[in-house]
Parts: sequence; C-alpha cells; structure tokens
Amino acid sequence: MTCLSVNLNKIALLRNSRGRDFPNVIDFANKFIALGVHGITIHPRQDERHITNQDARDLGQLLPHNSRIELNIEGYPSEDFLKMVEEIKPAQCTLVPDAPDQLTSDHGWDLDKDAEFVTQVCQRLNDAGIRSAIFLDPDVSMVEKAVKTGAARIELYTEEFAATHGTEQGKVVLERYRQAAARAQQLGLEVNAGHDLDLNNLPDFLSIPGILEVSIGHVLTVECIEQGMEKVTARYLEICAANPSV
Ligand SMILES: CC(=O)[C@@H](O)[C@H](O)COP(=O)(O)O
Ligand SMILES: NCC(=O)COP(=O)(O)O
Repeated sequence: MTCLSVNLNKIALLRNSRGRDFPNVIDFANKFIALGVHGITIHPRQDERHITNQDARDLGQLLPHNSRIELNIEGYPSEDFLKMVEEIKPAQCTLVPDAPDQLTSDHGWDLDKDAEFVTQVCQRLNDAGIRSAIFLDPDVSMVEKAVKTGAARIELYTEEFAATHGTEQGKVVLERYRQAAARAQQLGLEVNAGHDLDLNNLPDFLSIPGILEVSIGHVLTVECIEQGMEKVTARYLEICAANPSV
C-alpha cells in the first residue's frame, strides 16, 4: 500500500487571497484526516505565497512527531527553513532545490553540484530524528549519488510522467521512473513521489512497486471542487491501496 499525503498549499493560497482565516488550513487538515489520508504535506516558500511559517507551526502542533498521521514539510533548506523544521520536528522533511522566485517546483537536486550541501542537511535532519527525503528527477545516476547523501528517502519528481501520460512517449518515461525506483530500493533508499499526480494518472504510476508515499495537492484540490472531497479522497485511497509492495 502507498501512503497518501495531501498537500494543503492551495488551501492556504485561497485563504491568503482574502486576508482572513478562511478557508482554515487546520480545518482542512482535519477534514482530510477524518477521510482517512495518511499524511499532510506543506511547502512553506520564502515568500509565504500560500503556506506560512505559522501554518507550519500550527500543523506541527496538530501532528506532533510521533502522531499516526505524518507531517511532511517540503522546502529549500535555507538556515531559516531548517531552524523552523528542527523546532517543529515533523515526521519527514523533503528537501527541494527551489529558488525563492520559482513559480513551482520544477527540478530535482543536481548532486554533481550540491551533494556536499545536501549531505550536510540530511545529516542535520537525521541527527534531529526527522526522516530526510530529497527531491529527485528519475535519473538512475542521480539515485546512485543520493545514497551517499545519507537521505532516508528520495521523492521522485513526477511532472514529466504527468505531462507525457497517455502518450507513446509516456510509456518510455514511466519506464525511466520504474528503473529509478528499482535502483533506489536496490540500494536501500525508500521512494516517495509527487508533483502533478492526479486520479487519472496515479494508477499507472503506482504500477511501480514499492512507492511508499505520494504527496498530491494541486490537481487534488481541483478534483475536490469538481467531485467532492469524500469521493475524491476515497478514490485516491483505493488507488494507493492497490500499489504492490516492494
Ligand atoms: C515539491 C513539489 O513538487 C510540490 O510539493 C510543491 O509543493 C508544489 O509547490 P506549489 O504548490 O507552490 O506549486
Ligand atoms: N511533493 C508533491 C506535492 O506535495 C504536491 O504536488 P502537487 O500535487 O501540488 O503538484
């Protein structure tokens, strides 16, 4: 079974658009938890365009380190970000190589360039008892470098899979993800995945064995508007339950 971690960034974006605390992020975390999700993911960006640092602290109160529902905080490991993560102590922290002005996450780490930095940060997270994950393109050579960073997990960046899904090229692309996931597992790295996953493409992605967690937010939020939270969440959970173990 794959764990479903719902990303609340877009709930926070809607909240920020009106200057009052509605919709409330904690309220939506509780609604998704009541529907059976396994985790909550947030990505506090430096400009706090959606999730704020206060949201992160509030969710840290709701989902303390050993709570049944995991909190996954994603972000660029600036010193301020890391200090906040160490203070909150989520179950997992996913390191993403985003620049402050990026529209959204659009690439994994380049470990030819950043291995030393990523290794230091993973060590810091591991020392704090926080599971470290690093955002990675589906590249076997990068997976092999990821092992040396001390990260517990990788998160496969699935935008290319989503963009090519349903095409002949998509079959080739999915095979690249399959190989990257298999190599990671062979080397003892656990595998998460996320970005642009949705109800339509997730079943094919989860034909890859051993995906421990998918974090989904952007399209899921739209699907909930279109079809209702209950129906959408139940369908995601059904798809995740079908993922073959390693
Ligand atoms: C890392 C990743 O792919 C997503 O988790 C990211 O959080 C999306 O960020 P936005 O919601 O700001 O597009
Ligand atoms: N790590 C991926 C994530 O948390 C959500 O990505 P998306 O579904 O908003 O594209």
